[in-house]
Amino acid sequence: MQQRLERIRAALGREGTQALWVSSPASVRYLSGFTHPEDGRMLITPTQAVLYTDSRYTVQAREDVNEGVEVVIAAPQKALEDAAPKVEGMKVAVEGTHLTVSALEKLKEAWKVQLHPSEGVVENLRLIKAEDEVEGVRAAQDLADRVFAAVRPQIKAGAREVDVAIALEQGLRQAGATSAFDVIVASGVRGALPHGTASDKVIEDGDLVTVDFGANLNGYNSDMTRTVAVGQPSDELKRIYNAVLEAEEAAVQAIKPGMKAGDLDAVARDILEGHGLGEAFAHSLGHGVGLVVHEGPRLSKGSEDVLKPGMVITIEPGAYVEGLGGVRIEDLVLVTEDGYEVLSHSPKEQV
Ligand SMILES: CSCC[C@H](N)C(=O)N1CCC[C@H]1C(=O)O
Repeated sequence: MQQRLERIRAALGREGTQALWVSSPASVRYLSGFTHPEDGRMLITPTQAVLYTDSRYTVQAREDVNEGVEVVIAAPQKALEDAAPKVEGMKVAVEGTHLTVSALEKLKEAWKVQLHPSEGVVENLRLIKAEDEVEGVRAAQDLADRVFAAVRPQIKAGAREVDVAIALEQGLRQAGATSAFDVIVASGVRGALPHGTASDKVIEDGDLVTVDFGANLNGYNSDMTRTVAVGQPSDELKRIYNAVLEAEEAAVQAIKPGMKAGDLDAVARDILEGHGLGEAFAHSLGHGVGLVVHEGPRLSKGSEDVLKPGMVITIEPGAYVEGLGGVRIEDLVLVTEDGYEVLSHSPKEQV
């Protein structure tokens, strides 16, 4: 953990700043260990790492924080006042993509120092997971696989999409996790909605059902999609399913450290284009997963992000056809020194 702080300080030095005000919850958690980071802020200077939170967390914060992090219990305005002398005369980096305009105004008012909107100082460090982080994601995905196996028989004609979502959420809660995001259950024509969160639509015979969900366990997330066939889908839906499966498997097998994420996106996109489904693949191939469900690297068309060992990514091509339906198949994958390891183990449908 000390190493994380040292690496942040080195990154600040490279951009010519001396301190960092951390306001994004995932980064507060990453740097401090505090388990309620939405109610925390951090100040990192050359000699101090301070977690500011309020009196609701006096006990929790002290229990949670990593060695080398000091806890200061103070309401938000008092926290800024406490930090003011610590940053005097410094150029202070703030998280440009997370700090609200009003929070920035309050910092300016309280500190009278030069503020530098910085992008990705902590996120860049979070791209490559330490071993305990990989184990955190692996545990979340293992749990999600077990819950999916238990709920799979309930994905049948006559059930409502929302019943499937509730069963998944309940399974996650009973196993000690929470849902990483609103469960997507999109059946029949609703399959054309990439973010089709479960509705009260009844699943019908012949539907393909896209189920996309994740577990959040001890702060770390998983993310996986399976498309399930109920009864006998039409030949066109089967064709689309097999095209997406081919694209997904080819992209997973192509994962290599050192490659550009944009080139991996192209592997899946070229296959779907070859099947006349280029337009139907309406989003990017995937994203990184960790303390946040959507984090770097970006696996999108033309992405220059380079895959490195320790990155945890999704591979999730899809095809969406308005009025007909859709398919998405998604695996969670760890990039390793010599290739990859698939972390999601739920079986894929053969249609
Ligand atoms: C955080 S909700 C969506 C989770 C899902 N697995 C996902 O990341 N996507 C579904 C459509 C494409 C992709 C996205 O970019 O949102």
